[in-house]
Amino acid sequence: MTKAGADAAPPRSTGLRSILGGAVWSLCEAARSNPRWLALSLLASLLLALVPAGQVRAVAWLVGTADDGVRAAALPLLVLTALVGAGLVVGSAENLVGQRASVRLMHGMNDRLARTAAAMDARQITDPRTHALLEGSRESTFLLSRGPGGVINAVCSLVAAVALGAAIWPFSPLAAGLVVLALVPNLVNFAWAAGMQDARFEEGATHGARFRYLLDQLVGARTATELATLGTATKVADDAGAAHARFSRINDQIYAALLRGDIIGGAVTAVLLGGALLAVLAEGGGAAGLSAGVLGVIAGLQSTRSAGYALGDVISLAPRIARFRELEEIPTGAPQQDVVAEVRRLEATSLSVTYPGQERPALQDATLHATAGETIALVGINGAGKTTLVSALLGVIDLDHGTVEIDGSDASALTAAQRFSRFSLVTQEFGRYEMTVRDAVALGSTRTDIADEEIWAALDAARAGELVRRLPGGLDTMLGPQFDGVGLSGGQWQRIALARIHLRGAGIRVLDEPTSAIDAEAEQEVFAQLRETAAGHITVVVSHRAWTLRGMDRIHLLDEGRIVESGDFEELAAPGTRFSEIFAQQLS
Ligand SMILES: Nc1ncnc2c1ncn2[C@@H]1O[C@H](COP(=O)(O)OP(=O)(O)OP(=O)(O)O)[C@@H](O)[C@H]1O
Repeated sequence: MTKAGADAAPPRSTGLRSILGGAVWSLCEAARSNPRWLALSLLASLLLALVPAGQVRAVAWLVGTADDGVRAAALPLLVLTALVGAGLVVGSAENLVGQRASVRLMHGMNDRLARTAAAMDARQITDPRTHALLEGSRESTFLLSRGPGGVINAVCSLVAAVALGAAIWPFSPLAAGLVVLALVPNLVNFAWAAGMQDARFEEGATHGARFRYLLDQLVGARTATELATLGTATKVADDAGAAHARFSRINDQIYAALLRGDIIGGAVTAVLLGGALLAVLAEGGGAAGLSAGVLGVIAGLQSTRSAGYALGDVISLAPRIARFRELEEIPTGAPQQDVVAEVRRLEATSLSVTYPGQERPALQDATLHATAGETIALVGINGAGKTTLVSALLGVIDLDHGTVEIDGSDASALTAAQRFSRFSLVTQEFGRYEMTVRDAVALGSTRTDIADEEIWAALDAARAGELVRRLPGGLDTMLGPQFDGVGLSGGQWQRIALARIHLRGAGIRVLDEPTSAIDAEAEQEVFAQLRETAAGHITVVVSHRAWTLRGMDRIHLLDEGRIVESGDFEELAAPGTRFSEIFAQQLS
């Protein structure tokens, strides 16, 4: 049975239909992934399920022949030995087949998960609900891959219990009935346990996730170094300890409840099986009936417990299966379009955005325009609304009202892929892809036939060419520490990200703080290069540095979500403007 709070994300209890639906889905997935192994596993499990009943019959046969000498006992002895041996061999084979099938199924599910995520557009992937589904499914594939095994176990344990009942029936119909009846407390107990764990899961998972997050901060290279320098890592360790204590407390409560359930279920089962033993004694019909009956009742105990466990597994998997299926059913956007290199005009009119749960809009009536060859800047203090305006231009957040037009057409009429194909974007949280330099830069373009010359040109444009030429493997050099690659500074990573947008070459370039980690000299070079290549593009830059704004065609100053001043650098830097007030230090 799934351990309480052992993985993240909140599955919820579901009805019988969803449990049966989940079980059928599991089997269909296994059949799709590897039909031969599923058939083998099913066959082996069914054989195993029939072995205890066979043993009961063989024991009765053996004991029945005991008075007739060794010769008469030879055949039943042989059959019994064969059954025990077959049980061991088939049991071990079934285990291996099951494990192999489950690894393969997990691989298939992980692959589908990766492809589902890859097929989503930026708007879908930033949706919190979709994101939670992706995270939860990523953590569930291991458990989901064990689903078919759980369903087969549940069915075969039921078969084993019923077969045992049938094997005992000739000696004692009452004992047979009681063995089958013993399924009831076990099934009820484990079904209840699965539901109870489900109900408490969310609470426990939240504390577990908090613990893992804090632990990540303590061991992750960047945060661990910062905390060690600050000497405050123990504060985070204390918080992690407290989160884990809360997680453990909930787990303790769950286990205490499970124990109570097990004791009650076990006691009822013991009474029923005790009754079955008595019935065997009373109705058993001689030594053969007695020994076979006793063996059958004891084996029945094992089978009814296994059936309960396996059913609990099937029940607790149902919500995770539902979540995985929900994710796969989300319609993904049209395939990625080829990048559109020519955009003549971008026009935003009266854009307003209010984030969910907020009363004040983060952006109010923002209007701007730019034509090909122009570079415009968005500036303002932290939280002024610059990134929100960028997101509104890209179409990744909902607008309260307003329109974005690209080349005179309403951008909201484009599919997400069509819209993104007109943009190159470097965000504040650009990716540090631990790949070869070639692959990390090539991510900028959807094309697959990118020549090395194009990669070098992009690297040179981002002022990263020299850096890469000095690396031992050139474009083949692995980046980042995780896979024995070279370590890069923050600014060097940022230049690789800039190389991606140079390679992409889309009509509208959006750079949100593109040089925040780059030194002043290199920053001048990066901006010089942006100006050199500005002719064919519309460039929108978010910046905090006054002097980078000098060459801009227009600067829009945002304050509390509104564009409060617009103009070129000289106009805005004139005394008395809000711009000169904000940038007073940098302008002096
Ligand atoms: N996802 C979000 N949910 C709710 N509020 C948000 C969200 N993102 C931003 N905000 C709020 O919207 C406002 C504008 O944020 P935005 O990120 O656009 O500012 P910014 O000018 O880009 O700031 P910075 O210079 O710090 O990057 C802020 O008050 C911020 O708290």
